[in-house]
Amino acid sequence: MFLRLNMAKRVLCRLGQWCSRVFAVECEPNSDPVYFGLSKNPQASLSGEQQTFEKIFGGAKSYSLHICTDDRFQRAMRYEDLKNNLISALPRGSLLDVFSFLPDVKNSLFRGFLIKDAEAIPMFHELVMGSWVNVCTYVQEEDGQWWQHLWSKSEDATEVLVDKYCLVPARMPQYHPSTLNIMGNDVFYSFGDAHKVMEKSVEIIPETKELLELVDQNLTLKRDGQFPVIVIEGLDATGKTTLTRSLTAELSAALLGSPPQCLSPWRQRFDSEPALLRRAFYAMGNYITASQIAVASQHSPVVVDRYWHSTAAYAIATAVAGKVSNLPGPGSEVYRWPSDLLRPDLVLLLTVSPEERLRRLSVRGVEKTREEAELEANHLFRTKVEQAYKRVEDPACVVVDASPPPDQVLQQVLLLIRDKCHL
Ligand SMILES: Nc1ncnc2c1ncn2[C@@H]1O[C@H](COP(=O)(O)OP(=O)(O)OP(=O)(O)O)[C@@H](O)[C@H]1O
Ligand SMILES: Nc1ccn([C@@H]2O[C@H](COP(=O)(O)O)[C@@H](O)[C@H]2O)c(=O)n1
Repeated sequence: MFLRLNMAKRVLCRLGQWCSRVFAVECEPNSDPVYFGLSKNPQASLSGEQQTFEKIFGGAKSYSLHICTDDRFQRAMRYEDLKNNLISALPRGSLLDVFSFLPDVKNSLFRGFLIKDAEAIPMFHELVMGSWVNVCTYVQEEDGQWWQHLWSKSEDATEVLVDKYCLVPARMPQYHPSTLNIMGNDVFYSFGDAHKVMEKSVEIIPETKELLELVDQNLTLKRDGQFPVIVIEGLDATGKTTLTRSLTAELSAALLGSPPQCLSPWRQRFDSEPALLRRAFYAMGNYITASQIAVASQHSPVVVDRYWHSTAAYAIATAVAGKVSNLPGPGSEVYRWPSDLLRPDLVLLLTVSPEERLRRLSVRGVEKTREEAELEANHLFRTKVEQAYKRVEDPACVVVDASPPPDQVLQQVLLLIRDKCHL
């Protein structure tokens, strides 16, 4: 028995600070999560607090699974795997997002799931035996208090209860927990960091090797060109393609885009990978486009269809759970421009009403990426993307009302360009 617990305790030490962690259960996308902390001893609590726990953990058994590894690559891969397994095995509505974190401590977030009202969960034994997920069950004792039971692996490879903690209410932190890991997991602020993730991804996508060779052979990060560089941004179907084409003709400019054409063979593959890889792919795309801009802007003005604003805005909006107000506020470091990425002279954000965007989407009717399909269905997500666009800094974007007919939008944009870029 001593040996069994000893091993389990070692597991606990490796997790460190478990007891100082705060947990956030996302019950509804449009309301604040329920926060709770852990205590070794029962604490006097208000009946309302116990009722909240009852609402979340009551019914049949509840389980929580938390991916606990500091390795961002492992964390991303394991999380996606677990999510896909749980979604395919459990009834709809029984799975909630749970965040475990150290309040306001960057990179302390472990994402996980709460499985409500289930007698048993798929893979319980395998999950407990693994070293990368913390499996907890929730139990109400006779005095009415709710406890978290933490399970681990014993010497003889059976599940053992290693510790139990009383649930106590916790204060809402200043920053929503889903914002804590954005930098370096969802958004990359240097070529080197995105490159590191791409190098790791060769292990699971061998074709990435060719992509890296292409990048390593062709990249110039210095901008020598004197001609202006104008980026056109916006949600899908806001009119970027239409405008960039007419603008290019009007200014006798070069037309580029991010991700660049040369990444097309890999795009679909990366779109179906976990966020860490997908975002590193688009970040890499910006550096290749930057290299193309550096060359093209020596000869003519350059118009760019999507660039860094898109990469950052979609990544931040996807990473941040729940309400629009959960986004990091204006001025947050998550919106800063990577210091080694070529800066354009002007970034224009095309906006149209949701109704007009849907009308344009239906007229066009082409194949959608998963993220675009989500955008269409999800007003909350769309609002978060647009807000994140507007918060990216240095250069910030200039908002353009793109609802008038194409030639009027073009004239409006030409005026802006003449004013800001002296063309
Ligand atoms: N100013 C406009 N008024 C009315 N319709 C427009 C306007 N601009 C573009 N459209 C139409 O809206 C649809 C979407 O336009 P477009 O392809 O230019 O958008 P986009 O922003 O490039 O989309 P995506 O990012 O998904 O490629 C097209 O059918 C286009 O003809
Ligand atoms: N610079 C970019 C460009 C695009 N993305 C991602 O691609 C999707 C939209 O691109 P479309 O070509 O279909 O308009 C969207 O999901 C973005 O996440 C990006 O990240 N960075």
